[in-house]
Order: sequence, then C-alpha cells, then structure tokens
Amino acid sequence: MADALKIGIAGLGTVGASLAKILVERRDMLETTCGRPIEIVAVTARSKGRDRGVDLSAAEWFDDPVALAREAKIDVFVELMGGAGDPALAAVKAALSRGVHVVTANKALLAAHGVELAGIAEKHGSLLNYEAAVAGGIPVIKALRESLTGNTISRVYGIMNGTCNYILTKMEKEGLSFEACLKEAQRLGYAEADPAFDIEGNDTAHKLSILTTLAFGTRISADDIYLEGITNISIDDIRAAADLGYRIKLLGVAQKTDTGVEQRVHPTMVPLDSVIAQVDGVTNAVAIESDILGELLMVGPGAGGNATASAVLGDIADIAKSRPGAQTVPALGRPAAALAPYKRAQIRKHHGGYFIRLSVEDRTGVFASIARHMAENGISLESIVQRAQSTAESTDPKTIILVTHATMEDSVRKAVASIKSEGYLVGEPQVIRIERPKTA
Ligand SMILES: NC(=O)C1=CN([C@@H]2O[C@H](COP(=O)(O)OP(=O)(O)OC[C@H]3O[C@@H](n4cnc5c(N)ncnc54)[C@H](O)[C@@H]3O)[C@@H](O)[C@H]2O)C=CC1
Ligand SMILES: N[C@@H](CC=O)C(=O)O
Repeated sequence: MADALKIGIAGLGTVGASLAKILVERRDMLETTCGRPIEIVAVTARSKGRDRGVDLSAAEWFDDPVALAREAKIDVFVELMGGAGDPALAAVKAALSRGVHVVTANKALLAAHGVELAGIAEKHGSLLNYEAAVAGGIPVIKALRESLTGNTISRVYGIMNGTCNYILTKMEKEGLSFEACLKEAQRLGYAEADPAFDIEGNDTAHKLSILTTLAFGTRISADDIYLEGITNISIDDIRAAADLGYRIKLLGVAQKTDTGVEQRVHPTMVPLDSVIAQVDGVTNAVAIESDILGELLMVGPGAGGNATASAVLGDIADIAKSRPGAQTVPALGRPAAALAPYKRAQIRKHHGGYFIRLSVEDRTGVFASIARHMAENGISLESIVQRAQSTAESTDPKTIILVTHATMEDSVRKAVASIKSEGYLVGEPQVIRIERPKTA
C-alpha cells in the first residue's frame, strides 16, 4: 500500500464540513479505490470550537490558512474558504509554489486569478483542480478540459447558480416571495456568504468565465461579462412567461460570434418544452455545443454541502490515484501562456428573441404606437398581447406583452427608448432575452 495522501483543509463551513465527514466515514472505501488512504492532517477555519459533526481532533489546527498552506506537511491543500482575495489567494499561491497540489471550489478566486494560478501550478509541477467551482457536483470541468479535447465548441450555456434556480422555481411553483425563497436557500447552504453574489448574477459570471476559457481557449475575462441578476424578476414576469410558453431561468451563455466571444448572464426565457426549462430547484444544467460530439447536456445538483463535496472529493481522489511524475493536465486545458487574448463581442449586436412587458396608460392609440415603433426598428413580432382588459370606466394601466422574432439587441433598445419617450409608459419596461436550445 502506498503512503497516505495527506491533506490540509482550509474552511470547514457547508462544503468543508461535508467533505471532512465523507473522508472520515468512507476512509476504508476510499483507501481501496485510490490504492492509498486519504488523511486529513491539518485544518483551519474561523472558529476552532464549533461542532461540525465530525471528529477532527487528530488534525493539526492552524489559526492562519496561509501558514497551513506554507508549513503543514501536506500533499494537497484544499481551499474551501471562498473569496477572490486573501487569505484564499495567498494560501493557494503558497501551496502551489511549494509543489503542493490544490483543490478548490472557489470560482470567485479562479475568475479573478485563474490564469496566474494556473501559471504558478505549471511552473512548480503542482495540480490545480477545481471541479466543484462550476455547477456543484456536475463534472463539467473534466468534460471540457479533457473529454471534449479536439472538438470545436460554439456555445456553452446553462443554469449555473443553484440559489437563483431555487428562488425562481419556488416563486413559480409555490407562490413564495423572493425574500422567503432566498432565506430558505441560505438555510440550506446553497447561497454564497454574501448572497448578493448569487442574486445579482456575479456567481454565475465567475463560473461562466471559467467555462469560456476552457471552451474557447481565451484568457479568463470575468469583467467583460454582460451581467443582469434576478432581483428585477417579478411573479408577473414568471406568469406572463408561462402563459406564452416559456419559463424564466438565470442563464450564463458564452458563444462565438463574428465580432468576438459573447459572454452574458441574465434572466432568460427558455421554451417550456425544452429540457432546461424543466431543471428545477437547486439543480444545475450545462449544455455544450460542439462540432464532433453535437450537444452535450449535463444536469445535476448544483449547490449544497454534499453535492459540492462530491466534486471536491473526486479531485482529491484523482490526485491520490496519480503517481509522482505522471503527466498532468494543465489547469485551464492548455498551458496558461497559450491562452489567447479575450475579444469581447458587443451585447448590442446580440441576435435573438425578446420578451418585452410594458405597463401603459389606458389611452387610445397606445397599442398602435407600440406596434409602429417596433416596425420602424425592423422588429418582427411573434406575438403581441394586451392583458387585464380594462372596463369602459377604468383608467388602470394595461399590460402589453410582446415577443419578438430573432432580432438585433440594438434595435430592441432603440424601439424601447422611443416607446419610453412617448410618455404613456407606467414604470420601467421589462425586457428579457429568449434563448433557444439547439436540440434539447
Ligand atoms: N455552498 C455551496 O453550495 C457551494 C460553495 N462553493 C464554494 O465553496 C467555498 C466554501 O463555501 P461554503 O462552504 O458554502 O462557505 P461557508 O461560509 O459555509 O464556509 C466557509 C469556511 O471558511 C472559513 N473561513 C472563511 N474565511 C476564513 C479565514 N479568513 N480564515 C480561516 N477560515 C476562514 C469559515 O470559518 C468557514 O469554515 C466557497 O468558495 C464557495 O463559493 C462552491 C460550490 C457550491
Ligand atoms: N451559491 C452557489 C453555490 C455553488 O456554487 C449557488 O447557489 O450555485
């Protein structure tokens, strides 16, 4: 039997505590599978005394994660603290620089420093594994980094944030408020330490930026992502979408266009009969469209202690099974120096369908005016519906919902701006992009 693989875990929260429990409870099974035991020899977290449901008294306690990464006698540093800056950044750099492998679930860190960290890993012959950083338990990193090598990928998109999908599903199916659903997602351990990262779309953007790099071989560029979260989505939007045969999902989409790579995160209408529309709750889904394989759709648990720990464990087991000096896969699918510069496509050039919900004053001629502005901007309509018919006496605002055929975003923005300038809108218009899966 080979020597034990010695690991240090920084962060014993939702994911770290789940991982530690699994490693302790399945020690024998993992030893058989990996051909060597996996031992937790060092740990750190903010609070030493907290009960985590697992006995870690045999592991050396460190108050400082960077000291653990620098000094502990470990083969693998498992970073489960979160955050794009220190101490996660300093600790991961320290570990990689001394040839210690790193396993992390920290997409914020990778989105901000992934290329630099991949370079340090290459220089020191250490591995940087991060399967849990995107879509929880779904093995999408391995799929893109290894299994699809040789394919030319045209689009990667999906539901990559369990918290948002949980909120949207609960709002639609149980009629609960946004705030109540978010609280429940936090209680279940799905949300980020600061849940604004979930609901404002940043977490999806971090994950998308990593997938874009793996799919298109470009440097990570999270700051170039067009971003809208779900805080503006109302139950009225969700119901209107359902009436028209769509469901609203927060999608991250990366695709190649004539002007560059388009990366966007926003609430999106997907056809009700598509597979992705049926992906509910904390479940995530990632679709990859490529030329040799065609469409690959991966669906599975996207957040939570066990789902995430499962992916972290897979990364640790890969290291346990590998032999010193064996060929390693570059962290970002190709050597960091071979990544191409990222060229951003303009969102105003995005081409697709749009859902537009307008609340308008109940006046004669408004409907015709809206239709005219659409036509003047060359926008062809799939449907235009007037809701909440007012009575002859009522002057309550009316709702008008338009669904466009595929058109240029620039035209939609111009049409909506000229409609706004007419002065008959009540409140802000709601504009939601429509995404059509290729096959599923
Ligand atoms: N919770 C989830 O479903 C998922 C989480 N992730 C990622 O996994 C990582 C961990 O997430 P959670 O376990 O949910 O977070 P958490 O907030 O439950 O736990 C964080 C742990 O790190 C420790 N920590 C934080 N700052 C520290 C510091 N300066 N020094 C020492 N310890 C420190 C905390 O004490 C705590 O034990 C994050 O990067 C998160 O984005 C990834 C996929 C899913
Ligand atoms: N907060 C994230 C956790 C997993 O990445 C989510 O809700 O998906």
